[in-house]
Amino acid sequence: MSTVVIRGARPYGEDAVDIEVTDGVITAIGTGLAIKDTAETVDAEGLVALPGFVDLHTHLREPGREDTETIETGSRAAALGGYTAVFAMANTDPVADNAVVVEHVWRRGQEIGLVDVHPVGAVTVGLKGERLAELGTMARSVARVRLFSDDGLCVADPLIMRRALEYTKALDAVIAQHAEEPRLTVGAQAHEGELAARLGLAGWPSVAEEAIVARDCLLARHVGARLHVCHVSTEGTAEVLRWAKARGTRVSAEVTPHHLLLDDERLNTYDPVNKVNPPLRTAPDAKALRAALADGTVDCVATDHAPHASQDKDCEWSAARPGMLGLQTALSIVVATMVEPGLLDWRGVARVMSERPAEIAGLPDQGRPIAVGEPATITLVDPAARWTVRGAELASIAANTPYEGMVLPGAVVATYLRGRLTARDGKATA
Ligand SMILES: NC(=O)N[C@@H](CC(=O)O)C(=O)O
Ligand SMILES: [Zn+2]
Ligand SMILES: [Zn+2]
Repeated sequence: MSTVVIRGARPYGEDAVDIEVTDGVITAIGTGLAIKDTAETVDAEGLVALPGFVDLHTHLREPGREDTETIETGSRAAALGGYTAVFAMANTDPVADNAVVVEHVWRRGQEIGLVDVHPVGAVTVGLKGERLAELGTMARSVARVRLFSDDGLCVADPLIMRRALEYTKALDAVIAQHAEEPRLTVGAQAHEGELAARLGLAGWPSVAEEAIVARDCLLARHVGARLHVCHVSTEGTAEVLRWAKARGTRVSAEVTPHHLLLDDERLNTYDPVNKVNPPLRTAPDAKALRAALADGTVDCVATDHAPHASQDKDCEWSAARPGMLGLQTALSIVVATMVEPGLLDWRGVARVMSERPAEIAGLPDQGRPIAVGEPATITLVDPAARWTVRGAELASIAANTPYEGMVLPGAVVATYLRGRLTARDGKATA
């Protein structure tokens, strides 16, 4: 038996307690716990204890682009960001559209052991949007896939989407849709608006997202299936979600940290680090997304961590790939956009970073309360810390962070996965 006592932590930002952990499970919580001489103690005075974070949307580039991220480097970035489970998107090379690839990703994640890496299965073969992948085989594999997505691309054909919803309903799984009507975004480079027009960049209109979200909400309700909307980026999408939820549609949604904080003013720099899909929208969109996250219209935060090689980012805007790093900065951006302005308290942070994503993905041992008998899957946060983002110092191989040089509030001090320390003071433990 190994016992660790985390001393003086504040669960959900509330009163300080000692948390005793034995063999991966929380065995006692209280003030002035009697400490066995065999126990190791960890000083957590002033730190907020939250359930480990769950990211429904991560791009690890293995297999295929191990020059930008591997399951190992991405696991380190995740642990350092306070995450204890991540969902690795299927747009790898080869695509995760079969049991062999998803089992590889799952096994490799378990071997590294820093974070539970759950592979997302592709909806269609090769992400081509034409034929359904073998969803059932992936669901029954060792990886037990329950989240399917063609992310990077939209399942645009309504008949394919309907069939996919029917299958996932039977499998008790969920489709995560990258909502982008491709006919409305041909050649798109930036949010369709004043700035893109002035800069001569082809526009990606909000309606291309909103039209697919509305269609999919209607389809999901018709089928009685669940739908998850990836990276919600517009005020109009929040309105559609509010309407769909009010009429009982089984829909959930995520917002990225960058869509909460950044807006298309960033285009003025012409720096492709700001190129992302969906694009950075307007400041009023970002404000509406913060309100939608606060009131639960948008369920959770997901990073859409998207590492890219420098040659794919340090080039002209139109040639650059879309995507930005997110795992190690997510908590701080949520603190800056939601906690500091008073839109969420720490209970709310636990809800949007851990509890809701765990529920959406159906993970039974993540997003659990900090309580006796529960797994010791815990993230300790220093709410008073300030740190400067340096892409080169992040654990990812790629360095494409839009927050370079920014001083951000709040820092992850330690992460525990089932009682095992996976990150401490900026160092992952493997
Ligand atoms: N978000 C991005 O801009 N890029 C993602 C794909 C995606 O999430 O659509 C990627 O894989 O790089
Ligand atoms: Zn996407
Ligand atoms: Zn993505």
